[in-house]
Amino acid sequence: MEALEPDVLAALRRYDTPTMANAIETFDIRPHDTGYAGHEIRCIFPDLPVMVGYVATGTIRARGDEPGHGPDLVWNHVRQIPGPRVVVLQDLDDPPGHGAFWGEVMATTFDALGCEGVVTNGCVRDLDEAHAVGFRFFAGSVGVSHGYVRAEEVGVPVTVGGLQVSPGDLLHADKHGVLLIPREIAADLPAAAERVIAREQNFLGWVKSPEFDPDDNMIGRLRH
Ligand SMILES: O=C([O-])CC(=O)C(=O)O
Ligand SMILES: [Mg+2]
Repeated sequence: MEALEPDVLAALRRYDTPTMANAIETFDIRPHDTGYAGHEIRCIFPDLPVMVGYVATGTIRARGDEPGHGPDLVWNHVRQIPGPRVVVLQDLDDPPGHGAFWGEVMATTFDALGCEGVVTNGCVRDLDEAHAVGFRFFAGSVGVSHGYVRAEEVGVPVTVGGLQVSPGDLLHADKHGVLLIPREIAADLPAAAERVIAREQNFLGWVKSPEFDPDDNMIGRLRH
């Protein structure tokens, strides 16, 4: 799939993720209760800037001393994806999060490979060091050990927090969570976001004004 113009990505970065979610709804191209990861995927560094990037995928496990691949399998895969990149790793352990693939070493290395962060249902560690790198962690848990962590597959569709993604998909994420951007409307989203913001601010301007009157068609004003 072809990468979008860099100025489209730059424009998407100017909005927070809930505004992007509202903007997507205005196109009515997917159910409004889909297209985002569940709240079990937490933003570990809420102060870091919005993350926007193309998805590289993989699966991992950390329980049991079983054969598997090193991180080089994932390093090689991410380099096939156009930048900026976001790694989405599904932890297949049951329950997931028993051992961390992500810590200081991986955050620093994947940052050097042009990745902005990771979205995983697994666990992460070395929080201070990863934060200093500016590498975003969206994870199911934080843990102390990497256990027997190993990569299983890369470049396959994965599901994290109930959200299924494939390599090359576009993600937008911030302190609120992780959102899948439909690529076919990506270039139209900044204008849609401006319309959403204008409508909300118009309503809020009235709510905060001396003209505010709860008997004056509140719901109609909110929707128009
Ligand atoms: O050791 C690991 O697999 C994860 C980790 O702590 C690091 O990347 O620094
Ligand atoms: Mg470490």
